[in-house]
Parts: sequence; C-alpha cells; structure tokens
Amino acid sequence: MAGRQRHRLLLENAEQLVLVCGRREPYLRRDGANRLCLLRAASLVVGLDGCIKAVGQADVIRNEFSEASFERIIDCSGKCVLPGLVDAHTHPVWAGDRVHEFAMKLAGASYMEIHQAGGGIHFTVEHTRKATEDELLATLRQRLGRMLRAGSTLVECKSGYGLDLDTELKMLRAIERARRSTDIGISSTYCGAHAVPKGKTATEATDDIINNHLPKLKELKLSGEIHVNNIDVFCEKGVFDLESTRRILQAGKDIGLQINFHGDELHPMKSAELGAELGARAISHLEEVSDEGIVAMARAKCAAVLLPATAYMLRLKQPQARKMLEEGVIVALGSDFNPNAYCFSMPMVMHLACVNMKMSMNEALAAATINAAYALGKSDTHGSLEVGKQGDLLIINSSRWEHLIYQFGGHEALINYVIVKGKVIYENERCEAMSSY
Ligand SMILES: N=CN[C@@H](CCC(=O)O)C(=O)O
Ligand SMILES: [Zn+2]
Repeated sequence: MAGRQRHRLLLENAEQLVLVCGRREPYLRRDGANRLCLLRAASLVVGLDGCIKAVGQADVIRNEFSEASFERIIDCSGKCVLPGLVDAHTHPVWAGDRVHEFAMKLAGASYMEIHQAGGGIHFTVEHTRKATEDELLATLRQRLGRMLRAGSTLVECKSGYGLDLDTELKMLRAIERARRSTDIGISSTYCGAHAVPKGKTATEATDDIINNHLPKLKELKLSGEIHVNNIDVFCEKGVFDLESTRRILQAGKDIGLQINFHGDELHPMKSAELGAELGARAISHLEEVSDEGIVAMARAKCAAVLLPATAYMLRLKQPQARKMLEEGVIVALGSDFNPNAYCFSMPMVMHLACVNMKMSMNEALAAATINAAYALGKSDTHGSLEVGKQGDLLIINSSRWEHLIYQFGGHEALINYVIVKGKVIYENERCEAMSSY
C-alpha cells in the first residue's frame, strides 16, 4: 500500500498505456522492437520528484493508492498514454529564412549544388553570425515549443551554423539558456564541423576545432557554464573526409563528449565503419551506408538515427531500415529539423518511416522513444513508462495509440496533453472529441 503520501499526478484508467518496454531494456532491437509492452485499462502515478512511481492495472493502482492524494488526476478513459517522444536529431538554432531554396530544389537543384554555390549551410551561417544570442534564444524557444506540442519531450539540439568559435559558443549558450528555462529536455551537441567555413581548407578547419574550439569547450564544461553532451561532424564528400572526421571525433571523445555524427548521407564514406571503430553512440542519415557498415554498427551497439523527413524532402534514396533491423542495429528516429528540412513533428516522422522505410508502427514508436533515448545516452531515465523513469508522457484522444502514426499530420488534434516530469506543459484546447476510429 502506498499510504497517505502525496503525489504529483494520477493518470487513471487509460484504454491503452503503452510502456514500450518493461524490463529496463536500454534499447529494443530485432523482434524486441516489434513487440511493445502495452497495458489495457491501466493507470500511472508520478511522484513529487517528477518520476514514475507506479504503472499497472487501474483497479490495482486504485487499491494501492486509495489513501494517497494527488496534485492532479486526469481521467484517461477512452484515451491512450504513451511516453513523451524523443527527437534524436535537430538543428533548431539559426537565423535567416531558406524558403527560397525549397523552390530551387523543387526546380531540380540538388542539396550539394546549393551548398557548393554558397547557399545552404553557408547562407544560414552568414545570418546566424549576425544574430544576437537573445534573438537566437527567442526563435529557439518558439521552435522547441512547437516540438513539444507535437509530442517531443526530449530533443537533441545541435550548434553548427557558426563554424567560428565565437558563434558556435553563442549557439551553445542559447541552447544552455533554453535548457535551463524551458520544460522540454535537451541533449546538447557541438557541431562546429558542420561545414568547412569559407576561406579555410578542411584541414585548417579541423586544426582550428581541435586546437581552439575543443579546449575552450572543455574549460566551459568544467566550469559548468555550458553543458555539452555530444560531438558531431558532417562526414561527407566535399565537407569533412573520413580522416578529418576521425581526428575531430576522437578529440571530442577525449574531452568526454559522446560521438553522434552525420554520416553516409549523400555518398558512401565508410562513416558507419568509422563510428563503430571509435565507439560512437549514434550515426545519423546512413542513406548510403555499406553492408559492412551495418554489421559493424550492430556489433558496436551504435544507434542508427534515421531521418525520414530529410530523405523525403531531398528525394534521397531511403536508408535500408529493414536490413538494419534484421542485422540487429538499434534503429532510432529524428526530425532533423533545420532550415533545409522544416519538420517539427515526430508523429509525421514515424509515419514516413513506416511508409517510406517499411518500418512497422511498433518499430517506429520504439525508434522514437527508447531507441532515440539510447542514441542520446539517456535510456536509463527516458523513452519508456517504467517505475523510476522521468514522468514524460503524452495523452492522445484515441482508444488506439497507432492513430498517432496513422493520422498523417493529425497529431495537432490528437495530442490532448503533453506532460513533463508529471506536470502538464500543454493542454490542447483544440483536441476534438473523437471516437476510436
Ligand atoms: N546534412 C547536414 N546537415 C543537415 C542540413 C543542414 C542544413 O542544410 O542547414 C542535415 O542533417 O540534414
Ligand atoms: Zn542534421
């Protein structure tokens, strides 16, 4: 019996309570990702510390907590409860509108043609360098708000539109201020090797990062001024080659950052093989990964962060999600929100992963929860509804959770509540009363 204790939240009698997993699995792969843990007619309790205290059948929880009191009780009859979604790859700090490039791409220009002509990342760098930290913070907060309302409660956020030390630090400071002042969880990534800055060779840029950027980051990390979790490089033909990528990632690892980088997107680079060798936590994109790279990633437990919105918008070859899943790779998902791929919505990303990458809905949800949390090194606290984990939750106004994926773009009406650490952060006024279909 839980006694007369006070708790933060009781979610009562959900039609479906999707735990995702229930045995503290750090990730789900192969069949595990296809067999999610789910309870019917179930309830969940979040304590005053923001962590989950109990999950189980509604009548059992009712009995156990009959004398307890709650700051808030939500009747979830006819609704589904899921873990907050985890977005394992975003670039949300930038200035300068690139809608004109979307028109160029629709007219036939490729991503690299625009980049090499000085647009793309270079365009965003120019505008981001001119923006103040407060301006960057203001747009970042708006974007994080939109992610949250689309169901993401933990997001990875990259720098990478400064390339010079001052602007990279300005971006990381904006991320740090957002982390301290918003409800959404943030994993922060230094991505100073997102492009080779104009006027420098790739080798000069690599040396600058290793000799100047990383030592400064180490100092700021130690003083507690900025918390950076991951290091990223855009390993691509015409950007950073395999050798420069190796040098930067190793130097980042040496100062305690998790390796989490862009690889094998537009050309086969052997990024997957390199990531496996360096002990990378995750590699993103992987449209052009080799068969050997897939095997190496599975063996090294290096997560594949697939980005269906980008593959869709750039009309790239789809990454081989099925092959990765069959080989035992830990498959995660990210929105890749950036000025080139303007998508905030993990429900839409899951839908694209199912339709274009042939993932099942269970696999897509595992990829957008526990596996995305693993890709950020946070699956001990996030990504499933298990006792002891953070109480980050979604309530959707439907009696079957799959509607979150099935209704393409429908999340705006489906997501009823977004909850972080047991506190309702977003209550959707527009959530329509819906039947189960
Ligand atoms: N591919 C490299 N980086 C981003 C695009 C960044 C941009 O074009 O601004 C991506 O992941 O898609
Ligand atoms: Zn990216």
